[in-house]
Amino acid sequence: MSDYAIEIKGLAKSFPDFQMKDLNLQIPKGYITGFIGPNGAGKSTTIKMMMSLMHPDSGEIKIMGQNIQDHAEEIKARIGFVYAENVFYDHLNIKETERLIAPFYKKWDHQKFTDLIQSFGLPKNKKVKDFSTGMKVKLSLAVALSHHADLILLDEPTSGLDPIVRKEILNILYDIIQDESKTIFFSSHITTDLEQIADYITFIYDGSIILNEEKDNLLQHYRLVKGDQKLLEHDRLKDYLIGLEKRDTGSIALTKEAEVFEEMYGDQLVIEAASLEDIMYYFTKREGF
Ligand SMILES: Nc1ncnc2c1ncn2[C@@H]1O[C@H](COP(=O)(O)OP(=O)(O)OP(=O)(O)O)[C@@H](O)[C@H]1O
Repeated sequence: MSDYAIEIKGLAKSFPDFQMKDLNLQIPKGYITGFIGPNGAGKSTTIKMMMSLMHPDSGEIKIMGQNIQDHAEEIKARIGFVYAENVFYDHLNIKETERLIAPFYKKWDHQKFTDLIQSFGLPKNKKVKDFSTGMKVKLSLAVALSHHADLILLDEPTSGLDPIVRKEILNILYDIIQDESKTIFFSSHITTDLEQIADYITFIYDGSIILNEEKDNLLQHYRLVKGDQKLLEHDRLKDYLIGLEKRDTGSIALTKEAEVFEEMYGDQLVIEAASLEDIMYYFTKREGF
């Protein structure tokens, strides 16, 4: 059996103003992977293709070892899809929603759903249209967990949520992943959320995967170097810079080779930890993109 929850090979999809040419990606089972990238990078397009809601021009997507094109219904039953927009019927309350959706799932667990609704503090009699965005995300998560999804795919679930509800959602995700048979793939602009809970980070830009690594590795290896522009742009060092930014007070760049700068200039430069947001920002400023 494959150790990967998601395996993508040679995926291509073109729109008039966007091209994904040869996307390859492997997402390990049993972990939380954060999917980051600026607006229009291709996150939703990738997730929609994983859910078979959009067809690729070419390439292959395997979920839990099975090809999505050939086994769409079977695979979708194993995926819990969560996104901030409402996926349920507005005019129904939770009980009516359950009655409507449960028959679609072979493994529906009524007791689990009831327990989750209770523990997420969701109102039983309110219609979904009167739910806050946070409540809708919690309802989607309750549904995903009640049909025993192995893979939870979340497309921007925390956007538009206040910090308290975001924290609650992150705690729920963290609890889910304690069951090592589950995998979470989570797209977000809110890189601090991913810094808190992701084990791996996949970074997409302009339809291509730029990074796909353990989060701790990324945060350990990438550093910001700050200092005089002439020092940073030294011919021997230029290739080590990722996205140089010139400011009046000096220049800043990202690097994976901070020790080279340190050896050459010592304390003439300031070397600092980079956040996921810094990593994303400086990669998108890199020349050649
Ligand atoms: N159905 C479509 N028809 C035409 N262009 C599309 C369609 N869907 C997506 N696109 C284009 O593909 C590109 C990638 O869009 P996508 O929604 O995947 O980005 P994203 O990374 O999810 O961005 P955001 O963070 O803003 O949601 C964008 O340029 C978008 O305009």
